[in-house]
Amino acid sequence: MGKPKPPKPSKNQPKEPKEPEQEIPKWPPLRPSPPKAHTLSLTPLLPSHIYTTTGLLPAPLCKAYVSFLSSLQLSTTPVQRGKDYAARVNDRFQVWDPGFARVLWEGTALRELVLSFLSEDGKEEGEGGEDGEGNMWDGVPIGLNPNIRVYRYSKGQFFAKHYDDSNTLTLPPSSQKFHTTWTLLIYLSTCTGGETVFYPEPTRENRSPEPISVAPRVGMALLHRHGESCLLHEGREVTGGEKWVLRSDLVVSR
Ligand SMILES: O=C(O)CCC(=O)C(=O)O
Ligand SMILES: [Fe+2]
Repeated sequence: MGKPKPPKPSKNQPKEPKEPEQEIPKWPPLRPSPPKAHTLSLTPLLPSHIYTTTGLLPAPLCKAYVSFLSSLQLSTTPVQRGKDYAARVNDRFQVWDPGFARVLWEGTALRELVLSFLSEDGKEEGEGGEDGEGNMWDGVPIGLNPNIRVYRYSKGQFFAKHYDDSNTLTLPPSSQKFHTTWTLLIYLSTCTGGETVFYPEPTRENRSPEPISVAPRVGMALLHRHGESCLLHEGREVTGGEKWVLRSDLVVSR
């Protein structure tokens, strides 16, 4: 299946002790309303691997969210190094919230942008088989992972190089198994430093590909493929301001 990969330095699925179930926050409404899909686009930075959308969320909405999220109890991740850990230094909050995952999927342009972009090579929507086989989302996109994560990086904080795993999940009451195939990052602030940087693997045609760097911009979304095809990536150290990120994943059925 996949091409051989160099040894992975770490994964970002640390086997953390199970935290007590987090109370669902009263997320502020999406106001002002996020722009409609026809005014936006998914821009390929590396086709089939990395896409960004500028202005998925309006800046005042992001500001309201940052202010709200600042009131939540965030926990600082310790520096951990080892086989199963990515050194990850940020303040984070994590909650299982299917309702908010739906709000982000349906209340923004994400759903439409993703569904209208089933293949990077310009194939028509729906191509790639009913079961989504062969399309770049690796299945039929059905929504976002209810496992919502919030990151705050202050000056000096970072997320060391790692790969993101694909996960299998069920969405009760159905017992059907779904899969996460792409990571979603929504930047809620603009900061200095803090770039999300990807390291494409060398190919025969390009033996030393340039890293691809994405500077956080308020309201911008980034989607990158994870699991088997995940590129090595990191969140560089923040050197000024705060970097706020909403993290989820694209969920597909197969
Ligand atoms: O914050 C970033 O720029 C990267 C975050 C990340 O890699 C992750 O959540 O797995
Ligand atoms: Fe990651």
